[in-house]
Amino acid sequence: MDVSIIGSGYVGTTVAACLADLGHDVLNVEIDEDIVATINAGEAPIHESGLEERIAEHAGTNLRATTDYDEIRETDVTFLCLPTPQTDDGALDLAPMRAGAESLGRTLAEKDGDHLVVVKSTVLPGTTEEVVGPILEAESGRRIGDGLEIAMNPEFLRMSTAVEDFLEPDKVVLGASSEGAAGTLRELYAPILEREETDLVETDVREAELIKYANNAFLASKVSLVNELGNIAKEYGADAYEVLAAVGLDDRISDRFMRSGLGWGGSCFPKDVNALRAGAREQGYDPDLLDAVVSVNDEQPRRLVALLAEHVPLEGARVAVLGLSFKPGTDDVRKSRALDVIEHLRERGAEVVAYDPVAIENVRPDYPEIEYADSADAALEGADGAVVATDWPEFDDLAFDGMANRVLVDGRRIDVDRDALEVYEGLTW
Ligand SMILES: NC(=O)c1ccc[n+]([C@@H]2O[C@H](COP(=O)([O-])OP(=O)(O)OC[C@H]3O[C@@H](n4cnc5c(N)ncnc54)[C@H](O)[C@@H]3O)[C@@H](O)[C@H]2O)c1
Ligand SMILES: O=c1ccn([C@@H]2O[C@H](COP(=O)(O)OP(=O)(O)O[C@H]3O[C@H](CO)[C@@H](O)[C@H](O)[C@H]3O)[C@@H](O)[C@H]2O)c(=O)[nH]1
Repeated sequence: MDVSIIGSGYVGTTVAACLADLGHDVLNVEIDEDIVATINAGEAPIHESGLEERIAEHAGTNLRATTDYDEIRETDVTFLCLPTPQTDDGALDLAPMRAGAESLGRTLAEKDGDHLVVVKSTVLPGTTEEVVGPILEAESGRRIGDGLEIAMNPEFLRMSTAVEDFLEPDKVVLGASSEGAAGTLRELYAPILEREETDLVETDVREAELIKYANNAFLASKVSLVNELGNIAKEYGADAYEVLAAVGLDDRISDRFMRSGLGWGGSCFPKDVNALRAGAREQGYDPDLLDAVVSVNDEQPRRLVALLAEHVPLEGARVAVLGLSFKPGTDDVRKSRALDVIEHLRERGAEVVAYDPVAIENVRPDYPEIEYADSADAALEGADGAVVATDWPEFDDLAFDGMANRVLVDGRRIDVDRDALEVYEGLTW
């Protein structure tokens, strides 16, 4: 099938490379010329395991990038993989989606054949049919249902395992406006749907939109719940990891997303939970539970710093922050809990020396005044205390000999040699 993909960030690039791998002819349409040049040179614009080799294999044959929307007319299906950021007050910002839909609509005005437009971005219920659809109709002069079809197909990939998640998903959710649109998507995804492990969910468009938010809200809530239980466990002097490991044996609960500690960050959970809260309020419903999910998450970095302060007077202290990315395996620092830890440490007068194996350059521009070390050992050298903010595997081998005080507060339950420390405190154990 001839497929075009608008937006070539984490999702658009991964989807493009994977669809090319499934044998489709794929065109990436992207406004950033550097990204276009990178893909056409056979390289990956983002770091994801398995992506570089797929782009290298398909670029120049069945994968190509362009800044020119007109080339979309040569394709049958277009995926919108545009950003859906949050506004300053946490609501969903649809400006990039509107702009992309307008450009696409103008392009489709000059296409005669059938075309299917698929929203893959995370959008609130109603956006596909009440915002994107009308823009497409207005700009193209065409009618949905008359050769122009629209569908919503949310994406569940995680950063750092994006390729594997796309090609081997638990589920594919298709919300289509017509049986024809659903059929085209089933055909496009055929090799993935043939896997026994992939469940196919076919729904109306607004259910598909909400499934994505419900999925992320559920996972974020699960982590906040394990964090609250962990905080309670700590008060009782109990080990939350032992407790939650036992709880996770109940298959109604499952043992996944049970790691308590510093909380959730990243480019998705914070903005999606906030968009759902803002959307719910707009609909007249107060999402009290989701409000609490966010406030538990906001408190964890403060709790970590308070715990350190019980052992190290923070005013003027040199504190090593180990890990900056929002989770291991990525250099993404968007809404990373590590940044909140840095803020709280600095508010309390500490001098921060930070280390991360890959994410330092993404933090430095916003935090030019803190010190950066080029290894964990260097960060710990002379430190009065240290905190673990990201569970990078290399931190399991930390050595503490160089520290002025061997005090470590661990926000992620890494596997360190606790006997080598004077003080080891876990955030929830
Ligand atoms: N990152 C994830 O792990 C993930 C997973 C699932 C779903 N999502 C959702 O997918 C969507 C895209 O997320 P992302 O992380 O890929 O975003 P991103 O910011 O990494 O990429 C978006 C890309 O779109 C390009 N772009 C912006 N306006 C454009 C336009 N008018 N025409 C062409 N290109 C344009 C940008 O230059 C950028 O490269 C969001 O709704 C997000 O919530 C993200
Ligand atoms: O037991 C756990 C599991 C996760 N986290 C934290 O939760 C955050 C999110 O982790 P993860 O879900 O692995 O990262 P993302 O790449 O942001 O993926 C989420 O967000 C994507 C964008 O919407 C979705 O597609 C994915 O399904 C969804 O898992 C990170 O800060 C983790 O440190 C914990 O604290 N404890």
